[in-house]
Amino acid sequence: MSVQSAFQDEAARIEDVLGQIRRQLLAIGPRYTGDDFTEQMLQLQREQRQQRLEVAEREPYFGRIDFQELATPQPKPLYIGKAGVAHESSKELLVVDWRAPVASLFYAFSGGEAPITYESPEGEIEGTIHLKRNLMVRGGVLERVVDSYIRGEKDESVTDEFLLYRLGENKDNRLRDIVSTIQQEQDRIIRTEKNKTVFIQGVAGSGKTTVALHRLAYLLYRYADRIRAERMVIFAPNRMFLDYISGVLPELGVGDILQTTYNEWAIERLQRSVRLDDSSDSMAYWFEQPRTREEMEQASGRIKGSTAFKEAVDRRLQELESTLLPEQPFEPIPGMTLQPSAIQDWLLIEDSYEPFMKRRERLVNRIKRWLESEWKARRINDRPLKSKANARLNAYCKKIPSFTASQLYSEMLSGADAAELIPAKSRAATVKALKKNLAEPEDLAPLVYIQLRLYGLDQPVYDHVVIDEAQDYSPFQLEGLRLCQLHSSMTILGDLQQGIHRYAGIVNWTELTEVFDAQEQDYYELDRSYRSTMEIIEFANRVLGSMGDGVKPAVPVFRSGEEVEISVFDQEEERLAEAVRTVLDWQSQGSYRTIAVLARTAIACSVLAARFAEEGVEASLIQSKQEAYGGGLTIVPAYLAKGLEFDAVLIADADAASFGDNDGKLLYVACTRALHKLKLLSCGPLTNLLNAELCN
Ligand SMILES: Nc1ncnc2c1ncn2[C@@H]1O[C@H](COP(=O)(O)OP(=O)(O)OP(=O)(O)O)[C@@H](O)[C@H]1O
Repeated sequence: MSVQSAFQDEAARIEDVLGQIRRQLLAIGPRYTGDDFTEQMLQLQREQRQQRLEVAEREPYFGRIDFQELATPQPKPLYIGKAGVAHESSKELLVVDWRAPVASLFYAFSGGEAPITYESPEGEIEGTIHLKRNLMVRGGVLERVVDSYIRGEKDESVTDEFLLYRLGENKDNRLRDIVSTIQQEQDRIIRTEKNKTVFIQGVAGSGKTTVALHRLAYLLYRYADRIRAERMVIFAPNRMFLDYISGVLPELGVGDILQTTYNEWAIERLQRSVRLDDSSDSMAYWFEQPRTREEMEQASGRIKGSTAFKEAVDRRLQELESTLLPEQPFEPIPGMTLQPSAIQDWLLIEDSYEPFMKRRERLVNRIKRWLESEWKARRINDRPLKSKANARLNAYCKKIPSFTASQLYSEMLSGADAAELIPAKSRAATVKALKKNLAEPEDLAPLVYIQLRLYGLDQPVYDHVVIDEAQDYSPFQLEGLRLCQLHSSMTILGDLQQGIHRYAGIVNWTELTEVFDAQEQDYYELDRSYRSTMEIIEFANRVLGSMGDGVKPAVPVFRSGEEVEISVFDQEEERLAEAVRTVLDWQSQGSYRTIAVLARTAIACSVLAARFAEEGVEASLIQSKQEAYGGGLTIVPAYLAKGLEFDAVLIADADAASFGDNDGKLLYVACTRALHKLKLLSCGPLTNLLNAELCN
């Protein structure tokens, strides 16, 4: 078939399918607003169907795969889209949802005539692929048809022209879905079964965040009868990042998933009994002044987040367990005695997995009931006697220890176990702050863990947990999150090479993988970077390489762009003028939708922002508590840009004074934010991280 007639056939089919979708949308009818519960449920289902059809109306499908099952006479075309659509009368599938088992063929197929299989609910299905086709539909009109495989005609591995086209586009202020171009290695992760903890170590721009969001959409589809969006949670580093990723899930037809930061979530779990100490901005402490590697690795946050510290907390909780059983008998009036052995019997038949304070509460109630039954059995009605006995009861129950999380943590910090791990000064400061209900971020993991062990979870357990930028998490944080699930079902993603928060995070993944049972986890590595051009990736790889051995370079996709530029100036004034000139030049070209000027510190960013304002150039200056990211021209400290991406990036202070020898990861993060264009400026000598070779 000629290319032209293939295009015409596909265009005609698109029209047919769009007609179907529009008719089905019209048939949904008016919204029900009454009080009938059944009708309300039906209305909810209609709304969900309407949302799916609206998604399909924007772009009915993006791919076609012709698959011939073994023992069938003909290949069957399958059209893959964001939402499945069936014919209104025949119920034949016009569009297959990208998450359906058969759609995995579209992503897993990489050329060749060999048989291929997919896992259907009925078991493994084997067959052969006859055609793999990408279709681009915009505003209901078919714009492009690209065949990446035709059986018998081409026998080369699939070259993804479509992917390169998508990657070459400019970005706005939101991350977007990638359903039409999910790569084989990403698809494998997305479709991993539910009851696993999936670790993803991926280089910058390898699609970790995107993959995790698609995995949520996949899980909700695949396990629709078992899991619910309201029982899923995504942890991201800050509010601005959450704003940046907020468009992906709705576009995939997913709503209601809690998206939060660890600190906010932890404060909620502690029922707001503590607040974060605003006066100590830990980011400013670690990033506004040069800090040594030793300072970072010996920081109290690393100790408080460690498994050793968690074990010390466990020992204290274990001790507490043993105090639940009173040593003395309870004698409310002479001759009426409850022996510890009887209390022990009650405790033995109880569920010992219940949190301590719940068991304590139950025990106190049990003792009260025992007293009531004794009164009845002995027919005692003497009021003064009873009130005396009640006073004894209260005194007796008070002796059974009772703690808030904050009290137990403070008590523990004052004990010998903690003294072995944490310096006295730091412990004293924490105890003092806790008296005023103030905590540092590093105290939240122990506090939440103690809270959960003492009181249990104050909400339904989570069906799935996603942790982005997990290299900045501690084992202790994960231990707490594990207590919020029945089975560990988590997606934990990050990049050690971007581990700039070493004062709180991990140095290697085993620190986190050890938290989970080896059988219950999968570990994946993503090496291909999709964000940046080859030139930018190769440049960033050399920055990483300057840090010595053990680094894993990112593998670029074959997308070539402009060379990375470096300009060195003697005078500060010249550097600032060049920064403004560069941005104005980029803006006048009109080829970039998002531009970022990055600098090492917030102070350096303020200087730049003032200069841009003087020159009348509108820019938004990002600060650490920023809630939203608006796109356009942004000035942002490198450490706050992690996770974000921009069409063009100017690193305004790549000099030795700003980026010291320990700042390789930070500079790597900064460089890898750029999609198409990267330029670096320095006043005085360039940072050593950009070695002589780069300056040529
Ligand atoms: N298969 C793909 N098809 C098209 N674009 C992709 C694909 N995978 C990733 N991308 C794009 O690459 C960019 C980087 O993705 P993402 O932010 O998810 O990566 P990341 O690994 O989380 O990056 P970082 O660690 O640097 O924050 C995004 O623009 C995303 O749309």
